[in-house]
Amino acid sequence: MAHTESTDAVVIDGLDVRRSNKQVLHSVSARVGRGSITGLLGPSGCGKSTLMRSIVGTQIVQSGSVTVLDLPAGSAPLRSRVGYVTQAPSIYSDLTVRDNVSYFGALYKKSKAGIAAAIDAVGMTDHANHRGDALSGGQRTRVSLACALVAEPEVLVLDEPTVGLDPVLRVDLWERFAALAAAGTTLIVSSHVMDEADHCSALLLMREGRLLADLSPDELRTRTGETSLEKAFLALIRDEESAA
Ligand SMILES: Nc1ncnc2c1ncn2[C@@H]1O[C@H](COP(=O)(O)OP(=O)(O)OP(=O)(O)O)[C@@H](O)[C@H]1O
Repeated sequence: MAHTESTDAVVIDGLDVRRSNKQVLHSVSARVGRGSITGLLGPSGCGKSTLMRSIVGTQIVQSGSVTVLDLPAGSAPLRSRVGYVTQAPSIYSDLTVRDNVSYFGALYKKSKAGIAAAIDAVGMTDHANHRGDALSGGQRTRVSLACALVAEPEVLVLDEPTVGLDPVLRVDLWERFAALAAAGTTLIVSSHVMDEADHCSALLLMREGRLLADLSPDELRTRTGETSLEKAFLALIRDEESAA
């Protein structure tokens, strides 16, 4: 029988996670479509990073399953196919932008052109010869992203990539995410700022370790009758509380 790829890049089924004896994720189930930009949204501490860690395979899970590109999350063949950028930009301060990206490019046998393309994709070509310690916080974030992009991952998991960026840079980064998705990359992007939700084709809304809803921004507006996504999210929480 011919093997057919599923249309979902990520399938999460009944995921329970405990951290230091605290139940952090409660039976989370969700699907992320290939080539989508899925926003993982919810208040600070609701479990977004823990869910992302479960998707990239760095989180010990208590029960349930996470499948990425039809393989168990964290399995060896996924290493070059899944990129992960954590909240804290992790680049070498004593290396230039180009050397930082080249270091990761070498792991995946990427050419000079591939390295230049990753630097260009985050708008850092003019700074390619600058050392890490001469960059602003936002620039370091973008170089971290270039280090993940250089592997040309099929799934890119980004933990609050726009935190601390000015509005112009935020818009610029979202445009770059849209271009990546248009080229077929699946992006999972966390944020606790609801006004970023409109850049996403799908939303996973979380609260206190539970998935409240899995819908598009327009579906969220229709379901709650609110035009502002911030208000819509609050209305959803109120509905949940009154139903409980
Ligand atoms: N290393 C850890 N040990 C124990 N508990 C942790 C650890 N890291 C996080 N937690 C707890 O797990 C819960 C979820 O944290 P997580 O970092 O996943 O949330 P988040 O939604 O990503 O938050 P933020 O938006 O602030 O980054 C929180 O209650 C937090 O206190």
